[in-house]
Amino acid sequence: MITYRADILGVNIKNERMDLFDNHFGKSKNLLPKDGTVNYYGVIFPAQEANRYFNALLDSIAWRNDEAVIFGKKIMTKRKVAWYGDKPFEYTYSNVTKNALPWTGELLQLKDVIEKATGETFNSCLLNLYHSGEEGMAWHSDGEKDLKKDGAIGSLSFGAERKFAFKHKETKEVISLVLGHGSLLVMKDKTQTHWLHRLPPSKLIRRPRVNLTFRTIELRLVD
Ligand SMILES: O=C(O)CCC(=O)C(=O)O
Ligand SMILES: [Fe+2]
Repeated sequence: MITYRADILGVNIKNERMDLFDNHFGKSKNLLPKDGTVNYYGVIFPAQEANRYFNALLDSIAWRNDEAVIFGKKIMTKRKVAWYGDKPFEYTYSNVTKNALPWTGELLQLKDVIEKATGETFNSCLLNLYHSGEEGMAWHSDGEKDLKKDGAIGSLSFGAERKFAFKHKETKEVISLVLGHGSLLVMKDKTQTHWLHRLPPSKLIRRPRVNLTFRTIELRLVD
């Protein structure tokens, strides 16, 4: 069991209750200059609620080290992952096929919040647990063939604040931002076709972070 707690995260407790369903959740204008759409909604949960979700996710998600096959060699990542969905979808990435687990209560609540915030729908969620800033994710795009083409991906972050960056595949232009505790970022339209994204490692960050990317998988059921 993982025993990190939000109260050791040093996150500031804000008292104001954000009015989540007014004001479009404070959706930003498009952060990308062209070839895709990325909206940062900022922190959408009051800190105490974000802390509660962070702790609940650490405890209740079936975290596992990720397997990947790189140059035919099986490796295990330090980062932990989990995969949930409406149905036991099969999902392949890094050459390894996984099956989605049934939604937990917290995941369904979070899915509902971001569906209302964005006006999109999602049927699955990939979760990542980075134990510290030493763990990150290299440049990639989420263009797996099982994903709905140009579908929205809703990314919720809890725990340590981390930098996140986009790089245009041709011009190499880089756009970066910081993803806050309890924040929502949405990538959609042609973003995955034209831009890479990454979570850079940082030796300065000692605290864990949980990221949830809500996605739409085109149906492929396991028998
Ligand atoms: O941790 C993040 O913010 C991003 C994770 C990501 O890009 C992915 O799971 O595809
Ligand atoms: Fe990604």
